[in-house]
Amino acid sequence: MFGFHNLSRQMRNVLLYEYDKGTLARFYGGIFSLPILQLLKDIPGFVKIVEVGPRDGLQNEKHIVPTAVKVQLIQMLVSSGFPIVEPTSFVSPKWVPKLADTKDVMDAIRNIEGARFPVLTPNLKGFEAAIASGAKEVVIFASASESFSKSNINCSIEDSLVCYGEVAIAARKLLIPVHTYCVLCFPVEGKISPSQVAYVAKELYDMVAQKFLLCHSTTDTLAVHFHDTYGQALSNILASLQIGISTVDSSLSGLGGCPYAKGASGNVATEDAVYMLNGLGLKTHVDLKKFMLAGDFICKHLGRSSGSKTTVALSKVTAPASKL
Ligand SMILES: CC(C)(COP(=O)([O-])OP(=O)([O-])OC[C@H]1O[C@@H](n2cnc3c(N)ncnc32)[C@H](O)[C@@H]1OP(=O)([O-])[O-])[C@@H](O)C(=O)NCCC(=O)NCCSC(=O)C[C@@](C)(O)CC(=O)[O-]
Repeated sequence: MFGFHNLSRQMRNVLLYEYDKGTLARFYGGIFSLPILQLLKDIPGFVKIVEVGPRDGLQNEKHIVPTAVKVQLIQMLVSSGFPIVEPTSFVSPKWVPKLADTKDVMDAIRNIEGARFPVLTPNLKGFEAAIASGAKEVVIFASASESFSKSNINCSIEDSLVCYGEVAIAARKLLIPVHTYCVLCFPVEGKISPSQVAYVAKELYDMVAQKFLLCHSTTDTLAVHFHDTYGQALSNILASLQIGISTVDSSLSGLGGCPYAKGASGNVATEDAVYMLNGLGLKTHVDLKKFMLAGDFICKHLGRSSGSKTTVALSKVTAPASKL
């Protein structure tokens, strides 16, 4: 916990990832008895939600979703008010076949306005393909876990940092903003030391912030991305808000997981995150009622039920939209 807390102060533009070990929630468990005003006093008034469902969600669902459905989903998400949607990844189609239609998705969303569409690029090849497809910002994704790095991108942490360094340099030449994910832990490897996380996060920070000052304004926020494997994701989000983090990743209907982290469940359901944030009186600009139609739409296509408790609960009540 202290490692995470310190990181949030030092590394403002590194996205930290945790496979739901519940550390933050446990730490803050003792704080819930404090008066509610004290709990909320540092929480920012506006929370930016990054909807990762079309990428992180669909990469790990059972069925391959047709491109047209993905594009309609992305359009529905943008119309619901999300400022940032991760549409896809420029990774090997052999490794992630569910996203093999990357180029077609990018072509089809080119004219959708109102949101930013960062795409994942694991190497220079992916970066170049992303730029050729019209991507305006990219995401690199390193890991603090050696075994996750090998399973996910088939190389060691050190090699991945070299590879991402090349992407960062290429991006700087084109003034393309680079966001970074730093995966904190991996179920099969267990706890990763805070110093190891700090090392990888600092390397990434140096790569995209200090050597990349022109685009600094778009990467100056620490964000969190929680899976809900142990049911701790909302607690972790609340605890993150409490230390001033105001950007949260989530996936509609709790879709997805990571193809290379066996046992990791889907991301926290966006509907549940929005419901909690609304309840706290925080603004997100997301129209929950409209957005729930997107969840319904994609779940029908996937032939699965929603992983959002909010969706399940609200489907049983008939509260007016203004009360959601
Ligand atoms: C990184 C590689 C490509 C290395 O894969 P590799 O097999 O080591 O690469 P290689 O250089 O030996 O190339 C093998 C083949 O892939 C091709 N290739 C090489 N690079 C690319 C590329 N960019 N795009 C398309 N094709 C590519 C390359 O051209 C070649 O094609 P072939 O000659 O066999 O026909 C592979 O391991 C890979 O694609 N991994 C997928 C990683 C991934 O997408 N994981 C899921 C996302 S991470 C995640 O979900 C976690 C996160 C971020 O959400 C945080 C969280 O949830 O906690």
